[in-house]
Amino acid sequence: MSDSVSICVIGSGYVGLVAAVCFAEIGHKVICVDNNEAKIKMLNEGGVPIYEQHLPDMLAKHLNRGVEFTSDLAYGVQNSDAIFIAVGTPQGSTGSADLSYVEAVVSEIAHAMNGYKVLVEKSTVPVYTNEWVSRCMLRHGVEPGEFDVVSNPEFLREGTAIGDFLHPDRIVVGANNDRSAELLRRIYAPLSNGSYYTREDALPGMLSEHNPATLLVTSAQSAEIIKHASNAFLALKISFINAVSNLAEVVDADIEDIAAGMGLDSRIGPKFLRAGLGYGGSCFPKDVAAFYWVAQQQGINFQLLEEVRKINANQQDIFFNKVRGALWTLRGKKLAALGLSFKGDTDDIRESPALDLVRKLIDAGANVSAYDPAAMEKAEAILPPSDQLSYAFNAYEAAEGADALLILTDWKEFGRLDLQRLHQMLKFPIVIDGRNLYKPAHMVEHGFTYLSVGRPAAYTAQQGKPRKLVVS
Ligand SMILES: NC(=O)C1=CN([C@@H]2O[C@H](COP(=O)(O)OP(=O)(O)OC[C@H]3O[C@@H](n4cnc5c(N)ncnc54)[C@H](O)[C@@H]3O)[C@@H](O)[C@H]2O)C=CC1
Ligand SMILES: O=C(O)[C@H]1O[C@H](OP(=O)(O)OP(=O)(O)OC[C@H]2O[C@@H](n3ccc(=O)[nH]c3=O)[C@H](O)[C@@H]2O)[C@H](O)[C@@H](O)[C@@H]1O
Repeated sequence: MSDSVSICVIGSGYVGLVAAVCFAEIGHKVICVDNNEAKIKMLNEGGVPIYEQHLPDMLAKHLNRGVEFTSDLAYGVQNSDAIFIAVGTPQGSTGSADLSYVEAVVSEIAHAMNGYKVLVEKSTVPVYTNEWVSRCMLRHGVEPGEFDVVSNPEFLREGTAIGDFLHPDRIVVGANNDRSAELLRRIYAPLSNGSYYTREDALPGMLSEHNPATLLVTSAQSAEIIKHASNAFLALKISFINAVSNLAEVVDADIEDIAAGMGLDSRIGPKFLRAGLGYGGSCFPKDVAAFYWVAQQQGINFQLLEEVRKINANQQDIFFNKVRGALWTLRGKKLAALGLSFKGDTDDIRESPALDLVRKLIDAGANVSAYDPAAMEKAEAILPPSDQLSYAFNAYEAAEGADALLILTDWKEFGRLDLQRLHQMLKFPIVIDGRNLYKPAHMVEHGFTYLSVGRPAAYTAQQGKPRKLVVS
């Protein structure tokens, strides 16, 4: 580990925590800082604040060896050469990113400086943030030669975050001079020259197609735009397939076949073509809005992004109407809802389409029995149990006596339900699947009426196919 770098990561959320343990994993010395004292205490006691595969093992491996946790920002800054800023950049009231957390951290860093440091934007930020960070440092009295600002956007996904960080397709370094770019090259060398992958204790089984990762050095502005443009493009792909799914459904075509047929073209690729309830999570909705705002500020009308957002919002309404169309009226109906997190393999409920739907169903008078393998604690904190909402211990308990079962999140276990048992539990064998986890013919064979996204509805003989209903 001769080329170990002293790193401070500010923020111990998804990105900060994963970055901190992964930097330790590739041989660096890391101090992770958070102003949430309770979180730091929990981490120092061996607790894991988020549900993320491999994170508990990585924390156990590196706690107090490669990584230490503290709420003392000055200590972290003064003992590091590179300072990664990984605090939240939530959506502000105009759609723009709220950079107040970043600004607060930068002014604290300025007051703690004790020699040359590289400040690294790990948070997702709008173009020109690097200039604002520099300006803020200078305003707080730091000399120009004492620091550089680099943009190093993060592309990890929740649920596969550790694998994504250690085996990325690419590492983007937006630096406006060689000195700072060189430090980032040193930090990422084990991933970009492949030496990490050949180590005996390297995390196995998650090698990306790009191994070792490509390290791309650009200007800071370009790197900032690469991040926003990448998220916006992925959101666009999802909205595109969702728009096609609505057409497919009307003409009795099958969106799964259509996506497969499109994805076989290597120029299109099969990923991010899963139709469903629309994208959610803490990033796509806010980043699409922020990127639209960035363009607007520069006098560019990026209307396409507004359409991406509208299609996404519409997708949920379409599903809601499908539920209503299948059940006639909702008031007093009991619905089993499987899934609360914004996607499978995470307990994150931020901007979750599943949770939004549960809310809408309750508002429409339905009684919901919900189940999620990981997100119930977080969901209960903002949607407490009530006359109309209960939380079940498993999918079958949720289904007991329900008029229909709704699949709202793509947890793998929801695609492997015991269909015979489920059939016995439900009052009516109706499954409305917002994630296309089953084949329609298979569901009909098991006696279910099965409605999904972008595929012909499948009805059993007993249930009969109703005429197309117009739902207002
Ligand atoms: N969540 C994700 O999967 C990804 C997020 N990003 C970006 O990374 C950034 C962080 O996102 P998350 O990790 O999800 O955020 P988060 O909200 O989970 O975590 C942010 C952390 O920063 C801490 N913090 C806030 N102000 C602080 C201060 N003054 N000093 C010390 N700590 C402070 C908070 O206590 C919190 O623990 C955002 O810009 C996001 O867009 C980028 C890629 C993936
Ligand atoms: O900037 C970020 O925070 C991150 O945002 C996304 O990662 P994440 O939000 O964790 O989750 P995704 O797997 O991208 O899913 C986002 C949403 O899109 C939905 N989705 C995804 C793929 C798909 O084909 N269809 C679809 O509806 C998911 O259900 C989910 O609601 C990006 O994939 C990451 O590269 C990026 O770093």
